[in-house]
Amino acid sequence: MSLKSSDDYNLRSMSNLMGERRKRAADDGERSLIKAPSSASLSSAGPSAASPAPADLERAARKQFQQDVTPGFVYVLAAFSAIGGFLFGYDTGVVSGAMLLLKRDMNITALWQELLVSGTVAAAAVSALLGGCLNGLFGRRVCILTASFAFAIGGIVMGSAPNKEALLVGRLIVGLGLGIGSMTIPVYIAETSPPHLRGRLVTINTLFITAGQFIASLIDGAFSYMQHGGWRYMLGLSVVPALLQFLGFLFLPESPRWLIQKGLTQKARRVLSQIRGNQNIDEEYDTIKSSIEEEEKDCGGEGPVIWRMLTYPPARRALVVGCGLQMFQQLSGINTVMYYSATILQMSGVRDDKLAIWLVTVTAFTNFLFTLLGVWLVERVGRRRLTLGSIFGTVLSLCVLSVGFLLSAQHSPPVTLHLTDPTTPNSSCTTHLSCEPCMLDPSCGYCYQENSTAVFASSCVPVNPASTERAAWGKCSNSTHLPDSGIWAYNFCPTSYSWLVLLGLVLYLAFFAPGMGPMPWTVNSEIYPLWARSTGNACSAGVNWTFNVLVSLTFLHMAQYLTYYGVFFLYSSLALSGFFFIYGCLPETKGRRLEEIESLFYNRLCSCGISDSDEDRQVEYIRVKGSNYHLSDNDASDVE
Ligand SMILES: O[C@H]1[C@H](O)[C@@H](O)[C@H](O)[C@@H](O)[C@H]1O
Repeated sequence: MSLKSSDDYNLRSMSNLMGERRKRAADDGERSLIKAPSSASLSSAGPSAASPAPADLERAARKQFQQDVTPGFVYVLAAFSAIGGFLFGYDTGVVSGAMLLLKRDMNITALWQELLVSGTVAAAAVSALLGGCLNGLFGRRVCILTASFAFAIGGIVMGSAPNKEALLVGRLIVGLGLGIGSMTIPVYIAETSPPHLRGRLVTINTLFITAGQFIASLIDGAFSYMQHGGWRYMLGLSVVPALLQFLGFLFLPESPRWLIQKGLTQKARRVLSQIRGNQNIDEEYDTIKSSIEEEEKDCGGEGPVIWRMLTYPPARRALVVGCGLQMFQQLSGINTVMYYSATILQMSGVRDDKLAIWLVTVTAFTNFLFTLLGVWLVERVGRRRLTLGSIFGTVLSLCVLSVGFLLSAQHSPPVTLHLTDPTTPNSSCTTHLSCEPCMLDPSCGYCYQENSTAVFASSCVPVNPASTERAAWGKCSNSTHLPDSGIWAYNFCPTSYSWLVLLGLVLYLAFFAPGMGPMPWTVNSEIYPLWARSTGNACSAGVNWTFNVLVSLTFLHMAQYLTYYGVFFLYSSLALSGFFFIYGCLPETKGRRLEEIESLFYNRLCSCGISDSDEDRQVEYIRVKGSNYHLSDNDASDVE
């Protein structure tokens, strides 16, 4: 039997929690057979190493335990909650396609476009922070109901908006839902799941985020052919999942941990037995209750929760880790890749706009697919290793992207025709000598012709103010492509290194999506003690949204100053600092009860890397009808 497989064991406890456990076991009159597994027992324990009776008992115990702890209701709760993740992904993903149509229908300015896109994310940042108080006061269920209500109302307002102002109101309402939902849902799932499934179920929420982004890209593709009003369907369709979640949550229960914290103990017991099926809930109930009582004694006295968190070292350390993870997730540039993948794909040789829109679907699907890999891996390799491996690969693939852009820039085709138009004599476009600086200047585009080997008759000309799809004048100013008209490259340059950029993009998603995508949400739902959980998640979700808006809004401006390869190199360096941060500071939380996790932050911050082999110091046990039975050793002689 190997310790590596999550199916082989169920509950684990760190050695520094053993005293408490043994005491509780003794108090309960349980037979406790807990001990730290020696390396010998780890390697040799197996059906042949154990005597038949304990081996049988082990198998039966495991089976019994797993049947007991995973009633279907837990999955129902997780699925209804994760609809919120879907809405998160859908509402952030759909807007880029909707904007293309809105520009045509409402003729909105660049400022309004930015307001409509970033207004939602900024509102989400604010409401995520407020969501902490709401969660503490009204509970997780009310917050999820509020979020889905906001999504539904926002969807209706957007779908029927008569003008851009109404549209902005709708986007802001959706933003409110996004902030509250994104911080509450992982907490709710974590608090209702059994420890051995918690990571997987919270990660499913991120899977739903990426599914939402994927479906949004499909809807964008499908409605992009509609001449008028396609954006109404794109933005309004989110009403359907929002209503589904709202109706579902009218019947779903509150988190038992929140109920116990509020003193609603009878109700908490009822909910706990409902979500644990036929399992005996006494031990779990007692553990939650006593840890809440202990927490209330230890947690740094009076004052607002955020102040108590900052002055109580374990909670402060958890907050630094949680916010740091969310910050590095965004600084690794995921949303630049998600929002600008059409441009990146165009650089890799896809000229047709419609095709580029459809290929965004491929990017979103890759993100989804590799997040699925994360769901599979999280309970197998643990949060820490998954995140470390993921961010390391992210650093490397960002380097590949950067080198791809660098080579493309170095071999950027020159401007051979220096044309000036009398109507725009002072245009900066005339000063650019090759495609690269021309492409980086938002007011210009590169117009060229090509044969099978080279680019010729190329010029840098101003973009048409009404549409970036054509030039203001000259060969590329016609939307209909005549045989001798030029090829219009706005935001990209023809290059023969496109394959390297494409390789970088695929590698990036393959590494980012299983770990850095979901783990910041998963870890944040686990690391705070109950009294600090709402506030901790509110802060970290606020950090996520704030950096989301910062990174995505600055991308084009930064590309202008640093060039594309410079920006991706910057993201890669930021991700590398994230790697060191995670290596030093992120402890493994896999398989532990939420109540045990606080003890991982008792040591000074960033001491995790020193004791990386955390797994070796763990003990494992399962509860068998009133007994704690150690899976790999039935010898009680080591118990002090
Ligand atoms: O975890 C998610 C996920 O990775 C998404 O793809 C991304 O758009 C979000 O910003 C992030 O928080």
